[in-house]
Amino acid sequence: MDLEQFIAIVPDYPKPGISFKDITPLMSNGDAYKYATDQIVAYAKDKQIDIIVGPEARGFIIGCPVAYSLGIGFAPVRKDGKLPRETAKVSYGLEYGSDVLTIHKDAIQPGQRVLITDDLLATGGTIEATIQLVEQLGGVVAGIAFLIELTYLDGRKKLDGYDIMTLMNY
Ligand SMILES: O=P(O)(O)OC[C@H]1O[C@H](OP(=O)(O)OP(=O)(O)O)[C@H](O)[C@@H]1O
Ligand SMILES: Nc1ncnc2[nH]cnc12
Repeated sequence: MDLEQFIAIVPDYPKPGISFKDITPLMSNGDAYKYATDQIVAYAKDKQIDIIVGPEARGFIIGCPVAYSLGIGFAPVRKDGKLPRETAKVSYGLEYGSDVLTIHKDAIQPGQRVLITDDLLATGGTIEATIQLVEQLGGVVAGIAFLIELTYLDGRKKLDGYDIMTLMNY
């Protein structure tokens, strides 16, 4: 399936110069959302994944149906102040800002194999921070899956040595 037809490209959002890739048309088409989910499930199948981890908010949209399909759990990474119990924290930079990401300290057991999911790889700051959180808790990052990679931002440089899959490249 050609998934790119379900990505709306919005120039100069949320700031001048940013070409925003809107995944909501893909999510609202049942066949496209299922196809994208199934591609990530197939990638994960032979990796003995114990748990999926995804950053707020679009990482949840990608990761939760994959976790359901694999019959495993999902642990949310959230912006600071959103998780109610003890958290690990990392600060990170974005294509259009900076923030702090957190995860509950008991979300991952040492040695668990983790698949990280998100909608889009831009500068790589979000996923670099998510990797740091998983590894702080003793998790093993066995794979990272994105719908979209913005190759012109070279985010992969920050993720050297990790196993990465992407469904669309811009
Ligand atoms: O590779 P990076 O430069 O880190 O950028 C990619 C991240 O930016 C977006 O999330 P955003 O922080 O805008 O949050 P949202 O999903 O809640 O909209 C996107 O969903 C990725 O998580
Ligand atoms: N260009 C972009 N489009 C959509 N989400 C993003 N997150 C960071 N950069 C983005």
